[in-house]
Amino acid sequence: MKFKSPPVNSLSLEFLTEFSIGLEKLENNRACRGVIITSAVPKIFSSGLDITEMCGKSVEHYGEFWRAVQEMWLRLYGSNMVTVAAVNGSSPAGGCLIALSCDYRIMAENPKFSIGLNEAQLGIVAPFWFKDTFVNVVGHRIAERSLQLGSLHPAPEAQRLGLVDELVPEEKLMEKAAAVMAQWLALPDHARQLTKTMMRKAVLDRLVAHREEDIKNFITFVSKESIQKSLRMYMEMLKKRKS
Ligand SMILES: CCCCCCCCCCC/C=C/C(=O)SCCNC(=O)CCNC(=O)[C@H](O)C(C)(C)COP(=O)(O)OP(=O)(O)OC[C@H]1O[C@@H](n2cnc3c(N)ncnc32)[C@H](O)[C@@H]1OP(=O)(O)O
Repeated sequence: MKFKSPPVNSLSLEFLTEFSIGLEKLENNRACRGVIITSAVPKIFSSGLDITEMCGKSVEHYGEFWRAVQEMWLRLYGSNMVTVAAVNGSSPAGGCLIALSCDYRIMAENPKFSIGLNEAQLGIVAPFWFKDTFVNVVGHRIAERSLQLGSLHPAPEAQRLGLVDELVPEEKLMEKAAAVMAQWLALPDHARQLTKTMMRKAVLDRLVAHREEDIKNFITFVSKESIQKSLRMYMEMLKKRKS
């Protein structure tokens, strides 16, 4: 799957819905045993959740948007397929969540590309299931420090922390992703799938059990004037940085 929503592959309601439907179709296709996720937008894997979806909208819209974010994660993290992220650009916040939800992460070895859960820098808080996914990849201590500081890690640092599994030159990224996919697909599906479920079930079940409460929390949080102000200021900063 190649993300192609310029300029930055931000995860809008439309993008998330299309991504989830795409995953569902592949999941239901018995001929498809694995998926490599990458980007067709130069230098950007995904800029994370579309901030405009969280600014100045109705309570109903926030609810619909958050359900779509949850749905995407439940499908990807809970997928029976082998999932490989070929991270060919920067990948903050929700973009990082997508990579973390895959079975294996390969990143282009460009120190200008960074990845991490930087929510704290926006004055917002990564929800518990973003945190759980992060902890399951890098461990508690690294996740705690990185989350509190809202760190975006340049590719070499991300590899040192275990946030990505390996770095390769950008031109070799897809070749490497295909080789990793072949290695994982060489195992019998049922054994690999049951193992994956065993490792991920508790974290998936936690969101499923608290899904409606999580939506309510999101709506309450994002509707606060202080949070709206932080998000507006962040968007202004992005625009100013450009000019
Ligand atoms: C008590 C607990 C309760 C918990 C309840 C839940 C709380 C809420 C949790 C929400 C979790 C949020 C997750 C997220 O994903 S938030 C998004 C975080 N993303 C970022 O911080 C990335 C921001 N973008 C960038 O840093 C750069 O754009 C990037 C490095 C990705 C690319 O840089 P580049 O220079 O190539 O491009 P520009 O900066 O010029 O951007 C081009 C245009 O795109 C707009 N843009 C960028 N990112 C976003 C985005 N995420 N959403 C919307 N729009 C975005 C940018 O403004 C430019 O627009 P213009 O061309 O119009 O200026």
